[in-house]
Amino acid sequence: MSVIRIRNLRKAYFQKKVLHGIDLEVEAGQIVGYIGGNGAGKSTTIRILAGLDSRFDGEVEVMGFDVQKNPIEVKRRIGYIPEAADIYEMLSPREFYELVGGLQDLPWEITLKRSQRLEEYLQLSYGEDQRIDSFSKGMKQKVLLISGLLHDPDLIFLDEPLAGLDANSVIRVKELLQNLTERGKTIFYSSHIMEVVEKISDRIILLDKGKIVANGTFAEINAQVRSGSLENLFSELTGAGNESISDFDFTADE
Ligand SMILES: Nc1ncnc2c1ncn2[C@@H]1O[C@H](COP(=O)(O)OP(=O)(O)OP(=O)(O)O)[C@@H](O)[C@H]1O
Repeated sequence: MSVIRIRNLRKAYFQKKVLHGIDLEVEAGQIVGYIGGNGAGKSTTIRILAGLDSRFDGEVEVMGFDVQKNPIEVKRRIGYIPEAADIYEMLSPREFYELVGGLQDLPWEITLKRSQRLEEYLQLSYGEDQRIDSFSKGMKQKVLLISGLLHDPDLIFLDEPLAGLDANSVIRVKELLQNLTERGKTIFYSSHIMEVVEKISDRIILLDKGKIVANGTFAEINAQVRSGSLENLFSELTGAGNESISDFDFTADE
């Protein structure tokens, strides 16, 4: 079953065209890495899929619902973990989970149990009444991740989920994502670094300047790179083959 279906998606911010006709279908139970350089349009696509921006042309269906006509039905069924969200930092994590769980109509006991399990798994520990504003970037990222999973959504969108996490936490989050797909969930996440995603993604979609330029398994994409068709983009996304910057001098013309 397709959980995401996109037909000719075009998006502009005022005069600036950002997405130039995206076609995409994602089957349930996959981990999909949505990869592209800075400004390629990844966050824009994810915000549209999450029902947060209805100003676009084309057709976008998520879990069988048209996101423009039924954004609420979409939001009920998905989890959305943005790269950096305006989190209520005056609250403690527990208060924040209670707020988010309440918005999803979850009984408090369920919210508490799930958040405790996830905190333990992600090794997030803090003082009893500690507020989120005293947390590090990585700790806040974990709170966001946990709050986005509380209602056990079937489709989970993550925007740069590993940014700001230490090496051990990266491993934990990757394991968590794999564990979720083993339970039948679908994961769609963005990154601008290829190597972050290659090991866990069933499928990789490469986005370049608002267009999908490759879509397949890592092996399939690798073959295209070797044939030369994706070489430049690949080196940009992996950092491979970049010229040395040791000679760089920003005061050279003075
Ligand atoms: N609210 C906005 N108003 C105007 N332009 C925007 C807005 N949001 C994004 N853009 C522009 O749309 C383009 C795509 O941005 P987007 O954030 O989707 O890229 P991205 O692939 O997620 O990049 P990054 O990896 O840097 O997060 C960029 O040129 C950006 O400047």
